[in-house]
Amino acid sequence: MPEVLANMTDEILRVEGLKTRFFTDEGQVNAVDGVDLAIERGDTYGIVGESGSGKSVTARSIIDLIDSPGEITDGEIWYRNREFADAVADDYPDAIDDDQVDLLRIPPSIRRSLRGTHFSMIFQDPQSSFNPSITVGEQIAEAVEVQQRASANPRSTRARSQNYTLTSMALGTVLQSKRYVTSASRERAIELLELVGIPDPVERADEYPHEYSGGMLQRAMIAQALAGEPDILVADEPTTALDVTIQAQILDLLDDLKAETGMTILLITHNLGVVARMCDRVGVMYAGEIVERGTLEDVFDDYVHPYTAGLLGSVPDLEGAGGRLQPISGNVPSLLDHEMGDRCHFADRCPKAMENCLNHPPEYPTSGSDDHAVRCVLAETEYDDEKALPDDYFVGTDRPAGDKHVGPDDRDEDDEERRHPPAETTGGEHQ
Ligand SMILES: Nc1ncnc2c1ncn2[C@@H]1O[C@H](COP(=O)(O)OP(=O)(O)OP(=O)(O)O)[C@@H](O)[C@H]1O
Ligand code: NI
Repeated sequence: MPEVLANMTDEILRVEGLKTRFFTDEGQVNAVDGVDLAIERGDTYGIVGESGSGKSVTARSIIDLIDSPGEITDGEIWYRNREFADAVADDYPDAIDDDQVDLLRIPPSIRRSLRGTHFSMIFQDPQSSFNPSITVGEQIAEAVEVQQRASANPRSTRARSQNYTLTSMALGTVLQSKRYVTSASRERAIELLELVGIPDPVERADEYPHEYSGGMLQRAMIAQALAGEPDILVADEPTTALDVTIQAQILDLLDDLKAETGMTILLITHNLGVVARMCDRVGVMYAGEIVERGTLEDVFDDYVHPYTAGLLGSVPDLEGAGGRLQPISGNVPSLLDHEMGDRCHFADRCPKAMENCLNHPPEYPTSGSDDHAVRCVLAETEYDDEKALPDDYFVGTDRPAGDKHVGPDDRDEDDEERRHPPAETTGGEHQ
């Protein structure tokens, strides 16, 4: 019996075979190409990788924030929540496995109802989460109200979802003319501001976003994300734009909040120092795939994939104190379907590429921990010099790296460069 207990896991989220594509004028972009990951309740799970590897699209797929021309084309996203599973079981029995719900087998309207209440997301740029013409306190109070209205009728997930969807749709327009609806929600907003370490929260609640510093607004965004008491907080590069000291404070805050609320965090970053500091488990992403995953120890100490080795080599200092980088040479590959080929996507940059890397590798278990898996033939074959691909094997087949974030989502390029350093500086730019 104890053995059984020891093997019991409490996976709050399990993603299997997730594929997300963007159908652009240039072709089909395989931004997420068969991602598997499992997140334990109360853990922080890190997804790390160079710019353009598919981290954000993975996170956005999980919380259903993929817009046209993007589409989730395959996979399962199992979310464990007994109450939610019971609520949808009658209408969508195929989507249920005991206390888990496959979010891709319930209608989008119900999926969306989970946002804010079960899943929340924070971003690199807090400005994007706030309306500049409404006070911070008022906006957080509104998030509190949305949550309260959503849970007012806990018996009906359908009512709950419609409530929330309508409310969130109305946010932009209705809110303008509305003051705090109840003093209770205002009080809760102030409590939340205090919880995230905003000094003088009563006064600051009445200030507008532009009156906040970057770090303070980041805290306010976290307060807003916590208003719905989410099970899972998805944090996409939450500290990348901040200076080192503030970055450390925000990471500490997230850790404290996690301990206090028991929430689970999915943390997206290109910075292995942040992963080392925050995460229990980690998935290393490359070209739309998780190429190595496991516990922090698996990935940092017992890594198998040369890409992981390369990333670790490009970490100047795990505490983020700066220093010289050893970049992985070469460019991140195009994710255009017709350019990807059926080989290991890292082979052209890999110092250990062999003939068998010309076949696309499956995910192999390793000889180490049960959690440790690697998409690399080195998990089961020793490197053999005799079979090495010649150095110039891929010369002339290099693909352009500058094709990320194409399409309607196009952002200002300089800005993009600043926020998302190119591959050569991965891991250290923002230290
Ligand atoms: N709206 C879009 N339209 C078309 N392609 C997109 C879109 N958004 C993302 N992509 C594609 O998906 C790929 C993965 O993008 P994603 O934003 O997930 O990368 P990332 O790992 O988060 O990188 P970064 O560190 O720069 O944020 C990109 O290289 C791009 O080709
Ligand atoms: Ni991203």
